[in-house]
Amino acid sequence: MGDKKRPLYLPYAGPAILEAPLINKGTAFTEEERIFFNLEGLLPQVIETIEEQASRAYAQYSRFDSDVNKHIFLRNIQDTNETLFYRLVQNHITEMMPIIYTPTVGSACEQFSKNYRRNRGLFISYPNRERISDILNNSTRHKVKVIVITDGERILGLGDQGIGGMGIPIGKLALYTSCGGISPAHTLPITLDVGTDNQQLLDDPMYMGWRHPRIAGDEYAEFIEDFMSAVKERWPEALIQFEDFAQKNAMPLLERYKDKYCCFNDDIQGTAAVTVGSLLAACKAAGTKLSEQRITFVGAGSAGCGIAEAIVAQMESEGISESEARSRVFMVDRWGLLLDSMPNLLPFQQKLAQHTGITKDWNGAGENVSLIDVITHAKPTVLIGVSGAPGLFTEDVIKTMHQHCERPIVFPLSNPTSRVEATPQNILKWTNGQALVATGSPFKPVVLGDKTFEIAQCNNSYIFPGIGLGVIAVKSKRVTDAMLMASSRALAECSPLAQEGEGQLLPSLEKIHEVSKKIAFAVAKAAIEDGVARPITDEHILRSIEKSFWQPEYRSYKRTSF
Ligand SMILES: NC(=O)c1ccc[n+]([C@@H]2O[C@H](COP(=O)([O-])OP(=O)(O)OC[C@H]3O[C@@H](n4cnc5c(N)ncnc54)[C@H](O)[C@@H]3O)[C@@H](O)[C@H]2O)c1
Ligand SMILES: O=C(O)C[C@H](O)C(=O)O
Ligand SMILES: [Mg+2]
Repeated sequence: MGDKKRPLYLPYAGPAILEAPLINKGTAFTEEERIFFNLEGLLPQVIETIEEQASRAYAQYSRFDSDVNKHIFLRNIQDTNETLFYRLVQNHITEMMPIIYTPTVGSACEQFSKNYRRNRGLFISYPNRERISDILNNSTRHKVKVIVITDGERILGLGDQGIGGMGIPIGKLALYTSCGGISPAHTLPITLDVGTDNQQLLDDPMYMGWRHPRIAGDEYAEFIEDFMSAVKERWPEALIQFEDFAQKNAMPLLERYKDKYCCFNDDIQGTAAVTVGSLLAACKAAGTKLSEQRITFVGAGSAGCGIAEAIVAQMESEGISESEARSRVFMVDRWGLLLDSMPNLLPFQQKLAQHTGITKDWNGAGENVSLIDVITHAKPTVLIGVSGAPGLFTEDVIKTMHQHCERPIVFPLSNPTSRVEATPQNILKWTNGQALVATGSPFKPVVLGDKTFEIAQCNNSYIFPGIGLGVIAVKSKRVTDAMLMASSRALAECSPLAQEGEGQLLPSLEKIHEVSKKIAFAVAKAAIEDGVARPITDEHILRSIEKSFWQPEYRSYKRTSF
């Protein structure tokens, strides 16, 4: 919403102002504004500050006893007064992030139709495919700079949620604003409704999406293509974030569009960036290098393979060869360790498959090499879970890993909480407090004996707000690999553990604005170096970041002449 000192000129008056969430100030409208905008009598007499409003809202919030009800309450404030919503979240970021985002957003997606209240963002359904441009023109936002889209097919580890997936773009964009300072006026959540294969939803009379099996193949590809070109025409500079697409579509869409549009896939690239950043910080604290680690993944999907490729790139940048880097990465999926002799591997999995020969000396390992075989023989120092399948890091797996590695790094990254591969409590118990643990969903600190372990949340939410801010600051035309790598390194530099040798692996959420600005600066510089943004000085980048950084403060309004 631009320079907050300047008044905003509104071309309309009356109750419509109270219905516009980007404009509404509720009881904070001044006496003068109430007179000019015909609001007298529509509000109680009192004139409040945003802080007074926020403390009332917080008291109301605190009276809800379930997280989903808290989520619904906050979403309602967001839909009626966005400035107040963001002030409230800013005042209580650590407490409220798990409510507006992971893990509660998972339940919000599952119950989306049941709890639906008001419109937000855009639903673009396959039956309306001829009118995509018209639909974009119906958006209540006109200067869109960041779009998050999903088709709802792989919502966290919860599978196909149909249009219920809309909770995810809404939640991600709430973080773009509260963590990355992108004005809510510049954000747009979009759900592409291509049907659902979730029978429960199809059978549910409350379900609000297109009651049809998912379209696929050429029809799906053409629909996405039409959508992408319509967006390009409407908002040529907007950053598009692909979110929670199923494995079969995520990588192909990224490959198709990454060199043509300003876009990225958060599950592949954002997750890779936050994980590499966290590993770099962990290695720095331990006085080692990432290229010295042996890494095992459970889940060779979008996130797993995305992280693995980013690790390979980082290892190469540390001076080892690509083949040496790849030999250090072991991908385990449903059918065991990925081996180059396996038929039916997807192209992005083939690149990460190990040579079948390596297992010939692995006594006891059968044709399908299990996770425990890999742990026993490959002796990883890092174990990453991105399977969406709970409980895969068993006591046996963790204890066997610990036999070969004094300080194992264990990241069960699957979301939401119900999908975690092992709880931090168990991992720390099974390793006598020696493991370094980070999770995808937030966990409370673990107390073991007289020691308390804070659990870092290794979630792409540390990365994408800063990427968006950096892209916007220099009007980058693309999101390149170098920009993503820069974001990882910038995050690692913010790690208290890496910097001070103690404390948390990742900075606390209270510092998220500072972190996002540092990431944005690194991303913007990399964009310029890669030739996808016009060259400007470092000072200019910093100024542009500060200028773009929106704060939840009310502006004064003046009336344009009618
Ligand atoms: N922390 C984060 O920031 C973050 C980011 C992205 C994804 N994730 C989480 O990671 C999970 C996976 O996401 P994705 O996009 O990679 O999904 P995906 O569907 O592309 O990949 C999941 C993979 O796990 C495999 N898998 C399932 N059950 C398994 C089992 N029992 N043993 C071994 N492999 C198994 C599947 O076959 C698939 O290849 C989800 O739970 C998601 O919430 C977390
Ligand atoms: O949404 C999250 O919390 C992270 C990630 O994008 C996921 O899909 O799990
Ligand atoms: Mg996601």
